[in-house]
Amino acid sequence: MAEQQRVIGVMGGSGVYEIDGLADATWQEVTTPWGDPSDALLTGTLDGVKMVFLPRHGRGHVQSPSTVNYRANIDAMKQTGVTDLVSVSAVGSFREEMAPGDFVIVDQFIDRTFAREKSFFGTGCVAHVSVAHPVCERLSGLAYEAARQTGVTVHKGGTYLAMEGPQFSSIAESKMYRESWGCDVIGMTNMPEAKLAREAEICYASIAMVTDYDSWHPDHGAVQITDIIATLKANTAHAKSLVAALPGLLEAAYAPCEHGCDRALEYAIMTAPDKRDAALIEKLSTVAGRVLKG
Ligand SMILES: CSC[C@H]1O[C@H](OP(=O)(O)O)[C@H](O)[C@@H]1O
Ligand SMILES: Nc1ncnc2[nH]cnc12
Repeated sequence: MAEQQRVIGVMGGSGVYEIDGLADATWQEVTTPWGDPSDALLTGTLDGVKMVFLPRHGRGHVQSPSTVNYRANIDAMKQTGVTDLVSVSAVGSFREEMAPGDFVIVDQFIDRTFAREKSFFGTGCVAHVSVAHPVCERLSGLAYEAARQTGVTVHKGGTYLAMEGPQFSSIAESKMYRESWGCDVIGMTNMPEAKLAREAEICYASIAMVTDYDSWHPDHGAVQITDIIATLKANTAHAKSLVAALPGLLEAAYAPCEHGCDRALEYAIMTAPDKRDAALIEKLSTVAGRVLKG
């Protein structure tokens, strides 16, 4: 039997609509039972490792944080064989020391989103996975190393507040997230993406690129989209070289995740086999086929 290979997925956020240097790069349309992904997926190889890139908002930034089809995006990544998914996202910062231009390797989330599909499972096939540790520690460590190699200032660990948007926070919200809730950064997309990656048994890491101080900072005024875009433009080269460093840090041959991300569904499904809904089981064939088959 052919040895399973590692496939690195990259979910490009605001300002990251392509990656460079892929050999045999091809934009590939992928269909899913959950609807259309945000765009075609760019597949190719880098340093002998298969890479799959998807711009989260689509090329030209078509999808808002609330209309991104997170389930289709993760299913499409899984279909193309992605084992390790790295998200690159723009965020506001709640910490003086996490300054615009810095990168943060996120390790916790508070999910305040409410207008999105958050699970592949539901009536007819109920499952409960753990997201106590919502990112893969191993992949996050490699993402940290890749960021360090680019020379950017990078912070290891941080709590990401996922808000619905699309409007930015009020000053009162911004202060509450920072002072009472202990959050470090804020964005609109990493949830439910990280939860769905866990359900799909894909290792997930989040690289947050700080673009602003949200609205709390007395010396910086309220966040403006023009400032965000300017910081993103200045950061795109760092983001791209970070992505390019990943294949050199990951072993090409697949090994089971030491934190169990790739076995998250092992005991998660509650619905008795004879009570399962056939249509839902069919939809789940890509993300949960490993545990539903046989
Ligand atoms: C462009 S500012 C707000 C926008 O940027 C972030 O997107 P992403 O996480 O995909 O980089 C943020 O979550 C908002 O969607
Ligand atoms: N301040 C902010 N709030 C939410 N999402 C963001 N993305 C970049 N900056 C942000």
